[in-house]
Amino acid sequence: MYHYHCLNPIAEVGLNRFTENYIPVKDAKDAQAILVRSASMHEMELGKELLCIARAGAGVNNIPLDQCTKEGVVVFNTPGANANGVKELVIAGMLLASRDIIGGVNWVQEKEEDGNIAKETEKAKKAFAGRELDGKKLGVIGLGAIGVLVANAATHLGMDVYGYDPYVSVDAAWRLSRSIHHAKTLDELYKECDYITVHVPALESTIGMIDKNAMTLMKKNVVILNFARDTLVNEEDMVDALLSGKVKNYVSDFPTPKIVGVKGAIVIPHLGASTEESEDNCAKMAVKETMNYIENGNIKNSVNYPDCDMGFRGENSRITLLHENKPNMIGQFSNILGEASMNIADMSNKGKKSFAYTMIDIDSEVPQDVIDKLASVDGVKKVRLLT
Ligand SMILES: NC(=O)C1=CN([C@@H]2O[C@H](COP(=O)(O)OP(=O)(O)OC[C@H]3O[C@@H](n4cnc5c(N)ncnc54)[C@H](O)[C@@H]3O)[C@@H](O)[C@H]2O)C=CC1
Ligand SMILES: O=C(O)C(=O)COP(=O)(O)O
Repeated sequence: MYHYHCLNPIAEVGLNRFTENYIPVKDAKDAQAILVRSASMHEMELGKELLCIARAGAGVNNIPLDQCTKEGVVVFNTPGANANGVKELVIAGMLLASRDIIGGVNWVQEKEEDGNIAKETEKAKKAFAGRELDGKKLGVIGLGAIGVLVANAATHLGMDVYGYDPYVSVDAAWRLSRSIHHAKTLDELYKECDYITVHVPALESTIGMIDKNAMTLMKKNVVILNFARDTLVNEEDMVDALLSGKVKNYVSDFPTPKIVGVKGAIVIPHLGASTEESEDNCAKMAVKETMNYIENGNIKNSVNYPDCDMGFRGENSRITLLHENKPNMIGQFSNILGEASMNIADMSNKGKKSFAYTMIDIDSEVPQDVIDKLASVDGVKKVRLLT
């Protein structure tokens, strides 16, 4: 039996894919697998049994990644599973910033009791007039799962799109419409665009990237959209830019005390991925990754350990080792197995930065003392025997 715990509500359609071998537990400390959306895990103590955390979503800044890696806990996310949900809300965000839909609807609501509403509308509507997206320039920073969808969709709205991503994957580059201009620098994108949308993860290198210096380079009346993370934008600088009129609107999916209520800020309560479809997709993928890791040891879509897949375990005993990526680890593992007269039927080893993962199929039973010896090798973080 395996124990899992959900730190946030996870869509039923995903949880229903757990077989009867998986039982939900009340306390995260008793779980081998944790499923989470945006709940912060930074202050949490990780349980001794914990094997993996599946983030049903993209951003993993709520998870203590370094600690997980050191403790041999594999962290998964669900790449692309909520990208369409976010794309659609970004398009809505651009429209909300271009047409005063919110102001207009609020005005109508206030006139609920007004018998003259039809007549008054025709006089009042000029206060809510806007501009069109067609022909405007959109800059997309970060061309991953979401950025590519936003960029491509915007071309269909008649926008002239500039994309910036120095680390773009080959896969994403293939999906990108050929009509999108390749911005080689952020400065170029900042200077050209009427709308700028950010779709990068919150990393040391990206936190605070939209600051006074960046906004100084932008056009007056620019619209900035942030459906990635609040920390990417220096909010004090943003408040100044909104109040001075440099930035026309800041559309953000992240309410914070500094930005809520500031003139020109259109703030949404983190709804990017809150659609039935995205929630279902994320939950299904998170559960699949969890079961595949727990039962077969396969790693797919991990953010802290390398992907490594040896298929279904079948009849063999499978040993999996999470370890530091340094010389002679495999040599030591095979010596221990050789000394115990164990025959390696199949094996795979993959590295990711300072850490690595080794899977070894053995065509006989593996005694506990062999596992203990493997676990005592310097640099090994976690050993599992799957039988
Ligand atoms: N509002 C919401 O509900 C949601 C927000 N997000 C946020 O959006 C972010 C992006 O999501 P996805 O597109 O799914 O992730 P992704 O991993 O597919 O794409 C991220 C892209 O950013 C690029 N990148 C990294 N550093 C960069 C830099 N300094 N400059 C330019 N590009 C850079 C990467 O090369 C990659 O192509 C997530 O990390 C998350 O924080 C994601 C899903 C839902
Ligand atoms: O996937 C992400 O990065 C998101 O921001 C979505 O968060 P959520 O799952 O809606 O709490």
